[in-house]
Amino acid sequence: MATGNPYTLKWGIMATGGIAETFCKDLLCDPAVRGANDVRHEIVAVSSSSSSQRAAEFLQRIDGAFDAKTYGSYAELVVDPNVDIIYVATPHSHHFQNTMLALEAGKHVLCEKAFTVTAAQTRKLVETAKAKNLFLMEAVWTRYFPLSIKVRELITSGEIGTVFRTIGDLSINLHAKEGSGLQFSDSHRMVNPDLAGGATLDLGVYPLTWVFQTLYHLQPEQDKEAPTVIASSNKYTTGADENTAIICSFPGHNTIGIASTTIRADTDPENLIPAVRIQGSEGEIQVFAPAYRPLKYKVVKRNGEAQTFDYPQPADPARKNWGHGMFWEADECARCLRDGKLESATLPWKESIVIMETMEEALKQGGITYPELITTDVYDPKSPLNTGNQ
Ligand SMILES: NC(=O)C1=CN([C@@H]2O[C@H](COP(=O)(O)OP(=O)(O)OC[C@H]3O[C@@H](n4cnc5c(N)ncnc54)[C@H](OP(=O)(O)O)[C@@H]3O)[C@@H](O)[C@H]2O)C=CC1
Ligand SMILES: O=C1OC[C@@H](O)[C@H](O)[C@H]1O
Repeated sequence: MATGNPYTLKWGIMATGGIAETFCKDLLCDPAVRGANDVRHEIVAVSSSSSSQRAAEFLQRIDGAFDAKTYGSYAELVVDPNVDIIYVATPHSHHFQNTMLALEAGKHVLCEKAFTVTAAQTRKLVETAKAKNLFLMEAVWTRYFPLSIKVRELITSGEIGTVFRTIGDLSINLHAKEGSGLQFSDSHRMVNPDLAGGATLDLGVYPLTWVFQTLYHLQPEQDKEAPTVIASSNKYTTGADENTAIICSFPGHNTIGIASTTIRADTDPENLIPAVRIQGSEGEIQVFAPAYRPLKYKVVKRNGEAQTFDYPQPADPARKNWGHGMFWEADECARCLRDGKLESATLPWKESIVIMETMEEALKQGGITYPELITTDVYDPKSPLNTGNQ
């Protein structure tokens, strides 16, 4: 435990949608409730691409500080001198241009998943952060859960012997109550190609996170091996993928990862089936749904002995018992910045690039394409994705 004053990270929030609200409520929880005494967070500014009024309403909704700034454009947010780090919470389509906007203004960035639409875009973000000496992290919050950390430790310590395979699924039944469609309109970010919608970029990144954090992340640095990828998708009427399966093979390590996702059925309708299975010569670790917010795992040994472990979500009584689990990734950002690190060792830039390459390859094999405006890796501060016109 650290002594002295906690390091304070001052956040600027870009976009006022669903996940921005969840993340900000987590930022405002007392870190001591989750046992973090070395870092703390302040939300000093919020921006909406539509209006400053929307940003002000958001600030009220999250019960944020009355003196936080509210802006009606992303461009104003990124030049606020009081902001240390920008949280980018726009749709996938916007991540590249919005993150570049922030980096070019000299701000550190935590950007929501999926990091970008193409691997070239991720590479460009990383090059820019490196050149400008700025911190950059993809907001794959799952990796920072105590349960994820524990599972990685169990694998490393040989709890289930030699690991050969990881199978992960994140599927949510969004099938319409009537008809053959889905529960939302074609313009919704989940299925709208203009917003880089689709199961892979929205949900598939989580089973892939389990494949990567168990089969790739733990590979020794000198033997790091990107996977070969075989994938298949079914398309929704909009052209976005609704059902995708990805096989990642690491031949040099004799392991295979299988990641699947669909928005037509649930991973676990009965709350019985593990969402993730990490399988080794001496047993397996089962992680229960949802794959993005892991709170329970089971170790099943080869001889059939089994033990379940619960990791209940810390909740802050002073904030209406709020606690979602996104604060752990925020704490990681604070610690990296405090310690002068530009990237997180738990999700290094190189790994984000390989994951994006994997998703890009899967989408290619599935025949999924996205428009030029959102796939270009040429930064344009005046892109409609930065000005709120798209
Ligand atoms: N980590 C997690 O658990 C989750 C992560 N996500 C990720 O967060 C991101 C945002 O998702 P979510 O919050 O659910 O999405 P929402 O649609 O709820 O919010 C997106 C926000 O982005 C801004 N925006 C800017 N341009 C557009 C546009 N053309 N269309 C729609 N919104 C636009 C808007 O804010 P404004 O008007 O203020 O500019 C909008 O409110 C995605 O990358 C998603 O994958 C989503 C859910 C869970
Ligand atoms: O990141 C996410 O996790 C939860 C899902 O419901 C959501 O669609 C997705 O964006």
